[in-house]
Amino acid sequence: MMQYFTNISGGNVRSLWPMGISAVLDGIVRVLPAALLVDIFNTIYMYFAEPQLGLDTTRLWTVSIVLFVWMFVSYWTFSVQYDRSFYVAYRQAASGRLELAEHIRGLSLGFFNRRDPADMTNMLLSDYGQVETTISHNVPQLISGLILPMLAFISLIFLDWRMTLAMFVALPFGVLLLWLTSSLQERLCENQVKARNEAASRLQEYLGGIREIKAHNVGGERFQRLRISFQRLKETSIALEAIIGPLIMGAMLLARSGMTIMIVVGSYLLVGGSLSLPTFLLFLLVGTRIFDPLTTVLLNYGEMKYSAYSAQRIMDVKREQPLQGDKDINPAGSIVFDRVTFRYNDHAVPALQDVSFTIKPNTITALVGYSGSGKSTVTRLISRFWDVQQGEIRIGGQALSDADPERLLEHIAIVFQDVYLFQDTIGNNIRIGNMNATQAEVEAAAKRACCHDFIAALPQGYDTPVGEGGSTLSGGEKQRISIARALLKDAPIVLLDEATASLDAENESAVQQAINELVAHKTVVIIAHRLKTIQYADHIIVLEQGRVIEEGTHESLVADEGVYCKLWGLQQDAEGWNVRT
Ligand SMILES: Nc1ncnc2c1ncn2[C@@H]1O[C@H](COP(=O)(O)OP(=O)(O)OP(=O)(O)O)[C@@H](O)[C@H]1O
Repeated sequence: MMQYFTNISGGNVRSLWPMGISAVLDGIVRVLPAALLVDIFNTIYMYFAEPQLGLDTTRLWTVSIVLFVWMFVSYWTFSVQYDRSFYVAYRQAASGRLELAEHIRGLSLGFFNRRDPADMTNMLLSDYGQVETTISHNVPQLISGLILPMLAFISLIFLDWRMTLAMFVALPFGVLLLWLTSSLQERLCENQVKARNEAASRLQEYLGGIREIKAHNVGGERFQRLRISFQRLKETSIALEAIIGPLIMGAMLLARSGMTIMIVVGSYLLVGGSLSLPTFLLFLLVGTRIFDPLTTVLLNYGEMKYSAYSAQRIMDVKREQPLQGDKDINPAGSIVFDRVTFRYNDHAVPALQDVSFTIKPNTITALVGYSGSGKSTVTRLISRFWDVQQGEIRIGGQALSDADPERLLEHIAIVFQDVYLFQDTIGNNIRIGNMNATQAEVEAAAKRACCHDFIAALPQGYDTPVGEGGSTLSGGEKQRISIARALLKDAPIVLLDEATASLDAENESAVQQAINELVAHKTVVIIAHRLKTIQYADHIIVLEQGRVIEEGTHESLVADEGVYCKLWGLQQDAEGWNVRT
């Protein structure tokens, strides 16, 4: 139970306290009229039983006034409880989502390798929505539904232990039924959530890949995958309802049968003369007051079980350790790979194996090699998107494993080959390089990146909105915008996945010119796909299957007549040859 509250409160159980207290208070206030009504009944009953004593009107008036005041008190306790519940629920849903998104940002990219993006979206939207409903509705009902029977049991047992036992005798069997089947229920919830995520992933894949689906005419096959995932979602949802529903109904019937048992026992004792009518009546009234919230708790049980699984999923992500480290690096120093071995997650084959090299400050170093040789991995490790398993990477003498990941990235500008533009204006997409940049600075960066002219020619200029991922721009235009971003950032280290190979001649020369602007007086690591663009690099590192096989300048490597020389020859022979293919 404690684990449940820990999970749904996002690890902050104390935040539930005000809501819990107000729920208990509200519950107690709600049960009070039962006792007062019994008192009124008792007063009238006494008048008929012993008319010579007369009707105790003072008592009737007092109780009526208390009942009148009670109306206001109950309104107040209910509104406090309502307020508290929704406050905690919305705080949890809004700031909890943001906290989780912020936490995720601090995780290594290895985490994203293991998780499906649709699963994460579901978690941030559906799972939090589920937890929000639980906190605002189910938890207050759960608290009053559990506390009230306990309080009632403790106070009624002194009044008449036989009636109290009769009232509660069946309740443990209802609880036992739910407890014994709890692992089955958890499995059903888990299956349903997995099927829901799978369906969301397939849908995302279908919509995201609609261009490829049309181009390759594979709609039928992809649609079949989508259909199967929705079929599975339907099956798991039906199984969930079909099994949990009867279990809850069974538990509810068992719990409520306590009322029937109590009435039978009460009638027997009443006839036998060992129970007074007012006491019997009190038990009847309190019984209905207690079993109603308890029934609501049981009705909500399935939903709570489901939200427990949602909360568990959120907590699992929260428990993922972000990258540690608080040291700053000296970006003016060398970048050193010292016997680095790295594998992605649990891959058997390392992406980099015993790799050592030094990149001197303010030089251009090119990484060359066939596709899959580990070039991009080197740049990802310099950015500390992952931590290495063996060896060490140092920048300016500081090991990256102790470096503050956020401060490290302040010193690095990265231009990816597959540029991602946000669904925002072109100006704001460039401004990502420096959120404080003025419009003049944005335009200056765009001019240096050779993209000002095409942006200015657009009807809304820098305020032109870009489709998600940059879908409304050409590959070369996106490349230049991302170079403008990097120029605006003006970081001392530049990591560049050079992508001129896929561009037409005009775009290629514009992008090349932009790159030349970007790399001046910086420590640059460039992933070279066309060797002619890096022949003047200060240092060239040739990778093959995750190992460094050659190093040197263009001239020395050509003279060595090794792999680089072979690649150079091939590219010379066939202009347009792409090393990656
Ligand atoms: N996110 C990832 N998860 C698992 N394996 C990966 C991941 N990224 C790359 N790899 C694997 O690591 C190896 C090196 O990949 P890397 O992307 O560094 O090569 P590359 O030389 O940059 O290739 P390319 O020129 O095609 O971009 C490859 O075998 C690749 O399949």
